Amino acid sequence: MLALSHVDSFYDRSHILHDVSLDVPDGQVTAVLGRNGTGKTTLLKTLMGLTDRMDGQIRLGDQEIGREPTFRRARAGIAYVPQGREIIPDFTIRENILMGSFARADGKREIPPLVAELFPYLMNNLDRNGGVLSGGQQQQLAIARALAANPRIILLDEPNEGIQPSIVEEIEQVIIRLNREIGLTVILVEQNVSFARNAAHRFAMMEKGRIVAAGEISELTDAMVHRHMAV
Ligand SMILES: Nc1ncnc2c1ncn2[C@@H]1O[C@H](COP(=O)(O)OP(=O)(O)OP(=O)(O)O)[C@@H](O)[C@H]1O
Repeated sequence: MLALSHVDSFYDRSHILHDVSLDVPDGQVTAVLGRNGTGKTTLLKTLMGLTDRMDGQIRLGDQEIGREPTFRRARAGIAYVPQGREIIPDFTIRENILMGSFARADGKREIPPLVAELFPYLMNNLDRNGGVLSGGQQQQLAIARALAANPRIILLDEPNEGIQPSIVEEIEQVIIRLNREIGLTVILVEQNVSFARNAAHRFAMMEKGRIVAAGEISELTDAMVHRHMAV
């Protein structure tokens, strides 16, 4: 279990997350929903220790990680696929994937067999530069880089944003397989409610830096979606 308890988070003097408490059960997909600018990305960054400051507790199993530096959280098994992918365009596909392996606790520097299985195109083009890939392929690369860390938990920030519709379904299938077949715990920031309903076991709805509703995905009503997500 990953659990946030009374978490506040800040960029410099901007107070973004307010009293966020959330339980993320092992082996489940938790969708984080809400309008633009409500703090969904900040929630993921806070889990990785990438905001300027936080108060409150973050527990991973029996370990308190809320004061740990980012690399220790990565070694503890949390991998992050940021919004916009953030791959390195001048690095090859191989180099981009292997960057993730530096977070492995066991020191292995390899491309895991799972990456080869999920992303044959990447494996057949390991020496090409990341920058020549399409948006959807770059998203696959960012997921592959996260998997190279051999994580227990993967944080995905709007993985389908800016991706051509033909690839969206492929990415969605990968996310579902990572959970259902590999057993990864997933936190998914998502604007597409129907995909969230398909993929997730649980949801957390955010508004103005707070969680305003959370529970089983079956409890996510259309009225809630309308109230907290309609623009
Ligand atoms: N580095 C930063 N410094 C100061 N404020 C920031 C920073 N990054 C984000 N914010 C502010 O924090 C608030 C929450 O932003 P965040 O990106 O977490 O929201 P979001 O729900 O993920 O939105 P989106 O869907 O647009 O990514 C916004 O008001 C934003 O302007």
